[in-house]
Amino acid sequence: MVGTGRRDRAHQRRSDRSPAVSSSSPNRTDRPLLRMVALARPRGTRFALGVLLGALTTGAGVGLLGVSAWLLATAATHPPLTALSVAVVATRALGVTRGVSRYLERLVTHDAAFRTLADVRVRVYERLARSEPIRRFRSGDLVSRLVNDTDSAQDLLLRGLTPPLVAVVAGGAVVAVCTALFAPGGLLLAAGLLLGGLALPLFAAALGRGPGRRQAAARGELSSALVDTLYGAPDLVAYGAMERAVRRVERADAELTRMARRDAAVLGLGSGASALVAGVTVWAVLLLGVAAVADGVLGAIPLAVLVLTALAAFEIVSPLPAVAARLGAIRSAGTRLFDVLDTEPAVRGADTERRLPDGAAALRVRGLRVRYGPEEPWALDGVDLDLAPGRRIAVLGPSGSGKSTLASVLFRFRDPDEGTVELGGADITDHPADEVRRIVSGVPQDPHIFASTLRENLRLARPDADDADLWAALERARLAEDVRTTMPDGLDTEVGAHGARLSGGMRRRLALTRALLAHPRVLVLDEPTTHLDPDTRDAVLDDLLAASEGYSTLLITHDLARLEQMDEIYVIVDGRVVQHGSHADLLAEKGWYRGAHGLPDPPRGGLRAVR
Ligand SMILES: Nc1ncnc2c1ncn2[C@@H]1O[C@H](COP(=O)(O)OP(=O)(O)OP(=O)(O)O)[C@@H](O)[C@H]1O
Repeated sequence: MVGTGRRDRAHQRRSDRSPAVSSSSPNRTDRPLLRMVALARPRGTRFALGVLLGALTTGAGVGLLGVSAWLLATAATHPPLTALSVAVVATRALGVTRGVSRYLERLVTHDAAFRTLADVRVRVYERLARSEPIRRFRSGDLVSRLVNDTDSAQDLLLRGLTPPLVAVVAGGAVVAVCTALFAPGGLLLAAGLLLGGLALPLFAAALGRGPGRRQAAARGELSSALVDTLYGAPDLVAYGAMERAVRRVERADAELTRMARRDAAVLGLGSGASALVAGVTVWAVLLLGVAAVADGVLGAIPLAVLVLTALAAFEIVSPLPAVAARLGAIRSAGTRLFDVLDTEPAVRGADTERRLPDGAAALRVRGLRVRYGPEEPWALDGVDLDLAPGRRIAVLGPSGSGKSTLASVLFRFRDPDEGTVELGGADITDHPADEVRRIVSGVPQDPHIFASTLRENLRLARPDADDADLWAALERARLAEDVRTTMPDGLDTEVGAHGARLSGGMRRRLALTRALLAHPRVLVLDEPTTHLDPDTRDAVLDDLLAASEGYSTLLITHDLARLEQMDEIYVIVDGRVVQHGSHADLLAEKGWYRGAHGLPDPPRGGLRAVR
């Protein structure tokens, strides 16, 4: 037994390595938009360049209209051609500049946004891979978070970040030029731009906030309902519940459509109001300018330049109300995204490449305590367990006793909250999860069979395995004969979604073949015979045990079959080891094991005394 001091030190070491991000960091989740923008920080230079190029594009567009206005108005007075040559060249230059800079701006900002998006997707995926608590999300909803909500970051970075900054830079410059031409006109334009570029977007954002907030969740609901209905179709049909499930999908779809309609209405209102503000402002500038021309304060040519420049200036702010109307939806998508990213990983990051010691690996578990949340009861409460190289042990217990939790820890899907798990004397939490899984592998409770060929399903465990390796492993798992007799395409046989074309026993043997191909040193068989009929169960179990000959094997089971073949048995009840010994020892003593075999308590003095 390891002393408390050592356990505490191990726990302390792990706490030191705990990730900084936690689900309970309210100030971070409160500001999803800012946090989404912060995701783009590594590409900050590219985005800044994008803003400059965007400002250059809009500036060139506005300049083009202004210079064209000057050119047309001046040409009407029939000046010598040389007086127009600079303006003609400027028009061409501005036209070319606008096209080239628009192209470069799109290239730079899209490149930066897509790279950022790729980073975010990898981070979300890594968090999913490392987080067992992620199971609190439903699978369809998770897909929606990974795809749609991550895409919202792109929306924000491309449409919500660059255009407002461009509007500030280019809008400011245009107002300065117009004010220099005719101050009252310039100020009027500034007021119009503020109305169209600030007040209207704020109004659109307020209108879009409510529906937007619910949109991402509604998309997640639709996705979950669809996935549930598709995966559960056979059961839904069998229980006559398909119609209800389809109605749930229809309801989710109708809700999303209603929100999309409302979204479109807000967008339409925004762009209509934007066009109205632009029209009224340009008319007002024109009327003010005409009066000024009549008063002799302003020339006719500057008036033409002023009015067309004002008209062009609204192109800068016209996309902003639509972006603002989307902010609510983007914010809620961001909240959902950070919900995933902030989930405390069940496995701490492996900051080393350290390999576990080579050679036979003894498994040593001391004082292992695990729970699924600070308020949850302990799923494992001080488990001690030893598996010497080449031995076979069984962990036996009733449903809910913590057996699968133990398997999760051994596969490094979860880390211990307290206590240590050592492989060959090395604490597994000091090593990357992949490295641990190189040593510990096996048959999980519900092995996933991919909708692919038998060969591809097997090579998942060892991509470089050739057909001879695959057949050898199939022989060892006693699946080769079945493949030869029932699968005419042999290793090229398509096994169907979730291995639908295989029997339950074949699926377990396939999972075992996969595990054997990985050449683990510790083989964990987690309830390998659940859902099998008794005959198949016994046959599969015999084959599994025969195939595991020579491996350090840990059989996790609630079943009493074949336990006499195990070297030792640990009985776990409510997360604690209540009995430990060989089959014969445990049958001889009073306790859970005898009861499970339907035997009465042994006579006073114990069976051993009698034997
Ligand atoms: N993801 C989870 N979140 C919260 N509690 C969990 C989770 N998984 C398991 N538990 C709880 O932990 C305890 C141990 O569960 P575990 O699945 O390890 O038991 P088990 O012995 O493998 O049961 P079974 O044989 O039914 O699979 C149970 O009380 C269970 O409710």
